[in-house]
Amino acid sequence: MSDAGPVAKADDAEDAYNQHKTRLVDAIDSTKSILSDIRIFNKDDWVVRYPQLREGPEGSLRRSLSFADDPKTQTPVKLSLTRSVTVADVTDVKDEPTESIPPLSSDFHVLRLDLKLGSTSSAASASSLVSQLEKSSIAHLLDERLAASAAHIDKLRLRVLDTSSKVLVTGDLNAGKSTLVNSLLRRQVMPVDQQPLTTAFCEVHDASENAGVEAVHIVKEGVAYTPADESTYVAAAIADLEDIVAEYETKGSEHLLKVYLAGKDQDSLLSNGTVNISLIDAPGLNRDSLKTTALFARQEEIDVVVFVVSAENHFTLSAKEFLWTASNEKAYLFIVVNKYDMIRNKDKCRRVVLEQIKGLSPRTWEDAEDLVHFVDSAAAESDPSFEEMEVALRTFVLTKRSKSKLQPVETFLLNLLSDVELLASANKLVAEAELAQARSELAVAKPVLEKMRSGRDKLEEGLETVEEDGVSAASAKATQVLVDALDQVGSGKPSHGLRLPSYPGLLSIWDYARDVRRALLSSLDLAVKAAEDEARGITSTGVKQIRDLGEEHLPIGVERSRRVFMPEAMFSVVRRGKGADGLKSRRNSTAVVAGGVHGLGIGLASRVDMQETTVLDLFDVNHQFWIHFGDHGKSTSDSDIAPGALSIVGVGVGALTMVGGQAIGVRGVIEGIVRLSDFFGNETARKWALPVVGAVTVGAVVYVVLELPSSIPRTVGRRIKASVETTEDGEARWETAHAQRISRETRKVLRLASWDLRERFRGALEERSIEVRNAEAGEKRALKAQEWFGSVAERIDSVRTTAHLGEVAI
Ligand SMILES: Nc1nc2c(ncn2[C@@H]2O[C@H](COP(=O)(O)OP(=O)(O)OP(=O)(O)O)[C@@H](O)[C@H]2O)c(=O)[nH]1
Repeated sequence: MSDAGPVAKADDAEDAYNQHKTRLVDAIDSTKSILSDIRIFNKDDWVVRYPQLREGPEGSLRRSLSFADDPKTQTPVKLSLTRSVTVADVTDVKDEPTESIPPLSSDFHVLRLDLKLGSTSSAASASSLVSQLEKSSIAHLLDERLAASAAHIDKLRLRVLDTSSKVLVTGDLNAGKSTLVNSLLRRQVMPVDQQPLTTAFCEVHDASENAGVEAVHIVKEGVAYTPADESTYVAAAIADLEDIVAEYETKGSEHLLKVYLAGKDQDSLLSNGTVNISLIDAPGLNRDSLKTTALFARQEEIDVVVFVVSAENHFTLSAKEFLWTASNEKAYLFIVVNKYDMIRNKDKCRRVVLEQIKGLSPRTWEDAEDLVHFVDSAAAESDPSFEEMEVALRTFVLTKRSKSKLQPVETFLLNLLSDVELLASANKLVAEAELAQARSELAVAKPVLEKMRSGRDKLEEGLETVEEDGVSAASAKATQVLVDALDQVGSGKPSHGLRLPSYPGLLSIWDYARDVRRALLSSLDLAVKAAEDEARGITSTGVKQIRDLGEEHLPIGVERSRRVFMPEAMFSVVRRGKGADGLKSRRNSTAVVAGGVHGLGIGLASRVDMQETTVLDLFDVNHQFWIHFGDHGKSTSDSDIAPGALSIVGVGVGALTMVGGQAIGVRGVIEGIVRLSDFFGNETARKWALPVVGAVTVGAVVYVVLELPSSIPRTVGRRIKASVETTEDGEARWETAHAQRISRETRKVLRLASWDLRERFRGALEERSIEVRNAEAGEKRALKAQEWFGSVAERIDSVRTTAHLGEVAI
């Protein structure tokens, strides 16, 4: 083996170690940032679900995926080797080699949640408890686990960056351990040539760990040692080390001495920044020290045990026992066969020693070239084997550290990353499902909402039209019906199928006039009823039109109005009953009275003021008066009567005509009177005319009396018409007032129906808007989560590739 060989090997090992370390630190940092991002995402954007995997068909990577908060819903998934899950395709069956299937029991390594809360007497009760956990509480547990993992990662980072390494040097009594340590340190520190009873462990550190001060600290028993705390040790000078060690030789009990040396790393391969090796010079092995040293060697922080054996003595019984135990526990033995210079038959010695090692520690023997060295520690500077040994020791320490320190970190990271990948890919599946759900909801809800929005104005317009049309139709119809009826009554004929009473003769003329009045008034009341009925019909049509508008504009699934329009309830006076159920009693106590609202619930026929029969009902003085001084333009028929039609005899005819209510021209009457006065002004005429006038008067009276049965209805009718047309207190005309009332009532009903529809429409619109808004928010959230978890998978992948995790084995 050449000089350059082991040195180059050590350099390679150091490079590899450093690279491995750097990659791990980078991977640790990236992993930590992924963890902290997941925690933030879990808190702010998405309740991270905790997946659980169950076995799929045998020999397949297929698994069934469920979530801790919903264990019943199972989705078949495919598990990749890095344990990311994807939805399983029905077609891919048994597509993977069986041996590459990740162990199912470890669906999570690091992030596994102990969800068996409460009483866990049986597996069934435990799983039922799990299913009761809320999504958010599981997410909370997961967050705690992520936080714990992040904290653990911090510790690992420190461990990876930690350069300090401990090498325990032990061996037989007087084998030259102290000489070896001194040679490695390039300084005579450890006392050599002591009585072979040294019982102190001397741990050599760099003075920088003791604020740059060279010193010996005698660590007090049973206390946790810290160089900064003087109460945990007794300090002494390096020069006194020999005396101190000698003192413990006599006392015969084990002690730990910390030795701080300045400039330790200047020339030494042992301390160069990558690893700073602290050598521990242990007491020589004998029956007493064997146990203590074996115990010491087992400590976690001991990276390598260097076993020193004297070439002259080979292995003692204690040495064999130690080596046997140590090699069974950890394969980290480095054997230095010392005092090789004293041996004459070197080959034989080498053969014998190696043979012994083979029996004691086969693994060390297999790697003997690197792990077993024959040296002369007393003349280290001139012995090339010593340098080789030194380099080999350093390489071994690095390899050991890589295995003992870096590899576990790498394994942890790999496990953690695969856990996170499982978590991310499962949550991505959830996000995809939610996205699809939100989109299918939107596909239904959005068009409905848009249709409602665009139809809103049309609906409004439709409702207004129905209301206005209905009201004006009702008003026009009412006016028409009432005016017709009034005209008929005005001409003395009752309308709406009513008949005049039969004439009882002159003696009961008064009663006759009263009955006629009643009949005519009642017929007007019936006309009002008829107008109301017309309005009911018109309103019913309007209500139906509104319902049709509702059918057209309200989306499916929205409850239609449950109001039932009762036409008979229109124009009714509402009196509240006494019952507790207001609605019911109201309906029961509704009384329908024609013209109710207008006449305080009393029709014309029942109004006392209207019923009064006066002498004027018999002889219509008012009417005559009205004829003379009334509205000249009132009747177009006035002018139709030619004055010529009234002859001389027309005097009486004129009077009769007045009573008879036939169309009489105003001019004709005036002309008749003028002629009559002319006539009486003539002397000759006066002589013969008076008897004639007397006869005519008698005739006229007889005529009037005979005409009474037909003239009374006309008179009464005219009077009624006149009285309802003009009212004393300046109220609106009868037919106008009724038409107004009827249209008001129509409007009330139609308005209520449209209000109801509008409210329903508004409510439905709002509901759909919220639905769409929620679905859109869900879509956005799911889309973000889907992308985000996808990016996590990419990040994990890049951490793995960049750090060559799982690929490098030193
Ligand atoms: N010739 C020769 N002598 C050595 C060698 N190594 C050590 N010695 C001598 O062996 C004697 C014992 O050396 P130490 O270093 O004290 O041995 P030790 O193992 O520390 O002794 P204990 O701690 O008391 O068990 C000393 O006189 C050394 O000079 C070597 O490689 N060659």
